[in-house]
Amino acid sequence: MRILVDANVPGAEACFGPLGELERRPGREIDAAALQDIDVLVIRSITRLDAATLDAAVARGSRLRFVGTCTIGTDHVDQAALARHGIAFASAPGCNAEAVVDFVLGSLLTLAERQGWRLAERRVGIVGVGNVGGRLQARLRAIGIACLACDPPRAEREGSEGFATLDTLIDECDVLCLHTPLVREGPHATHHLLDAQRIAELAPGTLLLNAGRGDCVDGAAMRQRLSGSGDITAVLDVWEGEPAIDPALRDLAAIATPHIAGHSLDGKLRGTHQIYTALCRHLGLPARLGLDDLLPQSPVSRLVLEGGLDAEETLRLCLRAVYDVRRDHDSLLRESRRLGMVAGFDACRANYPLRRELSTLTLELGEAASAHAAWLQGAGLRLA
Ligand SMILES: NC(=O)C1=CN([C@@H]2O[C@H](COP(=O)(O)OP(=O)(O)OC[C@H]3O[C@@H](n4cnc5c(N)ncnc54)[C@H](O)[C@@H]3O)[C@@H](O)[C@H]2O)C=CC1
Ligand SMILES: O=C(O)C(=O)[C@H](O)COP(=O)(O)O
Repeated sequence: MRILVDANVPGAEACFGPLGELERRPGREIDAAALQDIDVLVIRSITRLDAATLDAAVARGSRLRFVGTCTIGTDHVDQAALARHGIAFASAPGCNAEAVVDFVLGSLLTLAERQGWRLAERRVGIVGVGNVGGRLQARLRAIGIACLACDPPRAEREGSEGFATLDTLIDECDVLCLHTPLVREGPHATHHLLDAQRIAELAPGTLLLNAGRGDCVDGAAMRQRLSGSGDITAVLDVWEGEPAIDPALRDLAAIATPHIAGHSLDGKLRGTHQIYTALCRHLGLPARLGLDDLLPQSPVSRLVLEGGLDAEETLRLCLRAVYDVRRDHDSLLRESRRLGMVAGFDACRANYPLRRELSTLTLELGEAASAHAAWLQGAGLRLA
């Protein structure tokens, strides 16, 4: 059995090596020709598997029988076309959701420090309350931050209590966090969910964070709003036209990162492992390898905090001990200016440094810091 795996899938040798002959290829180079003698394909979000690619691969006699994407999002895969050709499909729901929440909290606390405000003073609107948005809501509520949630598909299924409309969030929230999938059609389409009109309606002082999909926000309208009065703040991890993103928008975003919100090693390996177990199930084989067999020891696993910092300062410090979002912003600016946008964007992702999740850190609190114990646990920290 021949297994083709995107070059940026960690843990592939350990997971897929025992199941067949492994071949690696950069995700953007996986096309119909590459699928010629392949039985199993393991990808991430940058490989577009549309109907034309799949039809062409099948016309060339491809033996492809299983496709797995080690990501949460599935908009890069035409699942109907896969089904039409009898090719099984698996994705990795929730795999990197905690990493995205770390990215969101790290970004908010970084901007709070830079702009001189406190998270506790802000009301956060979460658009898309699934694996990512739901975890974000839980962690924010546990530390007493007021949240409004917008998720019309869930409101339709579960009843409207606990949900608000997007327009209410725009009217009433200081921070808007987008965690929606890219859906191009239907009653809950998210393409340009934040269109020119909604972007114009954002109140001065609003902070907009998009870690869902780039096409959910009208990039040209966002650039116009940011370059006009400059009275709102944007944190953008995802972009229209990735990796050829708009350099003007990159420069206007307070935090600009190359689609890495979910790129913790834990999140990536969880994604690989979820696809490994799905493939084993598909093949009728036992999944012998556990996720813990893949995860290495964290370089920073324990911090001792004696006191003297307030709760938000403590959380910022702990987040930065495992992951500093400013590093990814700096690296996108530096590499995209040095290598050009497309090569620079992809270089940041291909050479992504080791990053662990907040939950891998255990915090020991001295007596002076113990008042923050419950708050810090709510924020996602493990206490000794
Ligand atoms: N930047 C990054 O590195 C990452 C980005 N993502 C993106 O984030 C998206 C969300 O991830 P999860 O929460 O795990 O997915 P999920 O499927 O668990 O949740 C998505 C939620 O969005 C809701 N939704 C759908 N249409 C909506 C609309 N029109 N308005 C408001 N809500 C709507 C759904 O009902 C669902 O509850 C993924 O589809 C993926 O595109 C995911 C992981 C990492
Ligand atoms: O899981 C998803 O969905 C994501 O957006 C991924 O975290 C993105 O990772 P890459 O596919 O860009 O490596």
